[in-house]
Amino acid sequence: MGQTCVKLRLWLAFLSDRDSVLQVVLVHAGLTSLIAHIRVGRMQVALEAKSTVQPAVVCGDGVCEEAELCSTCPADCGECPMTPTTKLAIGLPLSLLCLCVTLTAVWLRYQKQKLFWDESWIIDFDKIKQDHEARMTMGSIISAQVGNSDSNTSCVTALSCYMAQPGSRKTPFTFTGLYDGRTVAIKRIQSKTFSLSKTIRQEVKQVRELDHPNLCKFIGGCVEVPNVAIVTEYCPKGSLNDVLLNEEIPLNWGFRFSFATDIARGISYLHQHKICHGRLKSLNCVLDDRWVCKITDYGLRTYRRDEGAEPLSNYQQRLLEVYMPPEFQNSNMEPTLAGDVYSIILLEIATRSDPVPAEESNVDSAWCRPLPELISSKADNTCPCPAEYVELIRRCRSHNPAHRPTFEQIRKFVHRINPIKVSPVDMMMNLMEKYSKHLEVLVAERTQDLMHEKQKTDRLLYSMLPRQVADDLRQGKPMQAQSYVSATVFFSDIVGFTQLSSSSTPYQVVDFLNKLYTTFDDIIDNYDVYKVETIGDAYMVVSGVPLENGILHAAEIASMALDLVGVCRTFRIPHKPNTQLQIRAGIHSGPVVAGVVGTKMPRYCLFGDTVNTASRMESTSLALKIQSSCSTFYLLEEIGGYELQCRGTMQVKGKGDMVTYWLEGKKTSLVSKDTDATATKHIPTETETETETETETELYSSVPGFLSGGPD
Ligand SMILES: Nc1nc2c(ncn2[C@@H]2O[C@H](COP(=O)(O)OP(=O)(O)OP(=O)(O)O)[C@@H](O)[C@H]2O)c(=O)[nH]1
Ligand SMILES: [Mg+2]
Repeated sequence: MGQTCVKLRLWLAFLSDRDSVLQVVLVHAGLTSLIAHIRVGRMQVALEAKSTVQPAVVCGDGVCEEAELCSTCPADCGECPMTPTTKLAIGLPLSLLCLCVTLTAVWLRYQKQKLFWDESWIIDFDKIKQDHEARMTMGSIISAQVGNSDSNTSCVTALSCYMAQPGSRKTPFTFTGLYDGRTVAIKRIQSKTFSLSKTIRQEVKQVRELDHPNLCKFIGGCVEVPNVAIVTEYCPKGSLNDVLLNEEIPLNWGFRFSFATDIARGISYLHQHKICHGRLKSLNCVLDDRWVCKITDYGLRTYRRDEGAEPLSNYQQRLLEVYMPPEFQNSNMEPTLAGDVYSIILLEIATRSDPVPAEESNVDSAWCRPLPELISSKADNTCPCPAEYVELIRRCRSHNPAHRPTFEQIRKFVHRINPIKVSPVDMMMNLMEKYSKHLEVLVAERTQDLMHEKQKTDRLLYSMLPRQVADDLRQGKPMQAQSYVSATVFFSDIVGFTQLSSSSTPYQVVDFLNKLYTTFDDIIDNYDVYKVETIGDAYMVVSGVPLENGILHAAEIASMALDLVGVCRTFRIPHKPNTQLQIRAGIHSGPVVAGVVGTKMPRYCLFGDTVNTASRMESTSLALKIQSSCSTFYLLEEIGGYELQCRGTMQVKGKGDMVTYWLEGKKTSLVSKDTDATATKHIPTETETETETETETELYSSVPGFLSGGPD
């Protein structure tokens, strides 16, 4: 067993403590003799004890001792084998996870395959209906009419049998139709045979997987000859080419940068999906109703192979050449990422000019035109960063494809140089806000003008008709003749007017009458009267019509008549300053009927015997005298304050004998109205006011009595 005898000589120099414990560390394992050799003086004793020494248990020494277990010392004895439960607990979820991953992968693969074989995109051509509305909203039509008179404008309609004119300058517009409740663009493919090959399925699958705001969505396709077509999302604002060439559409640089960014985004997305457009041009960039630029006619190269297409027109051929990258000019290469030449669209955006140069210049010269000139030539507002913009075009147009930037770089560059980082919708909103504010100001100004004009016409109207009558007429209310129980009518006439007119020129007469009646008009403004009309030299005024005023009309007319006659004494005939103007006046009170007669030049007229009698009072009056009828006399007596003298009985034509009175003036005891022609509106004196308020109702009640029993 390999036992080892170890002698340990322990020298106990001093043993004083009985309970001392001596610890001995034995480094050898196995049977060991432990000899205690004790010497006290000359006495020596040796004690031997045999013991089996077990080695110390140390975890991590690389030996799995007996005392060690996999659970207590996995370092020496290794990991414990897993229990079945643990194995199950770990294994089950793991296997489930694996299963899921596998299933997902299988499902995805299945989906991909399903998408490949899926034919839900196939559209029955007959299910596409004609769309009349698109025709109205088509940007292309507008631009074509404005931009190119020789372009074909009769073509945008769904499924119409339109064919492009072979010699037309521009490409035909897209066909549109109504499918699934929305307007779609239909690209017809003139193919005599069509088979749904694997390549086409692959192409369709590829475009169906694309989804980007700057790509026109693929909706479906018609696969039955002769109606083979590709149906895509329709953008109503027309192509970028249409918009850029339409000078009626103002495009600030904010919009232009936004177009450039949209195109870069769309193509960049295509390139990420390993799709080269191959026919990138402004005609294949269309604008939706929010002015977002979208790329159309991408992918589906085999699908859109047009075997039966008409030969290209000269313009179309030149257009093709213009957009062709230099490395493609002399070879028939497959489209490449670098070949999606973008620069020409940037140029078009900057210059808003047709990409195809005029007939006389060749394509190459168009490509090589000095850029700064292009930028400043036709742009309706200047580019905010021309140098950077030109640099971008120059890099895009690099003849070496490797030197051209990627579309992602172009997008970032445009974004960086664009000082107006606002979306087209926001730009539109800002513009509209500006517009509406401008309109508001304009409307306010126009309203002000309108108000002024209205005031003018109102003034004119009110000077021709009583305000109430004019308002009623304006509102279209039928004008009914109205009767008034009591009113006073005044007539005046110029004595010797016929003779005066014969010795004056018509201009002098007009001038004289104008001056006289302007003076009269100023005076009557001070009274509650209404001027009915002037007939030649006659002047007719009424009070109590159209606004009734009890019996005060008699006083109003009397005071006014005194004023008018008074002013005549001082009035100077302009062309005969030494001739004394003399008027005859007559007044009469009684019932009248008032109304508007006629629809053309409507006039407010008074009817009734009162008018005739008043006229007779004037015609039988004397120069600078006011003859009053008996009825007015009674009213004036009732009102008081006027001096009247009986003239006597007069033979009045058609009326018989009438007692008449001269209205001499106002009683001096009463402070009455200011007789000054320039005086302002009549303000009743205290006495008058009192008289009015006290007696108005009483006096008014007496009117019917005088009307029936009057001397007239
Ligand atoms: N308004 C509007 N016009 C469109 C739309 N899609 C195409 N167009 C226009 O329709 C016209 C004819 O389009 P296409 O038949 O694709 O002809 P193209 O774009 O000149 O030529 P390729 O696409 O290269 O074959 C072009 O002027 C396009 O700008 C659309 O969604 N909306
Ligand atoms: Mg196109």
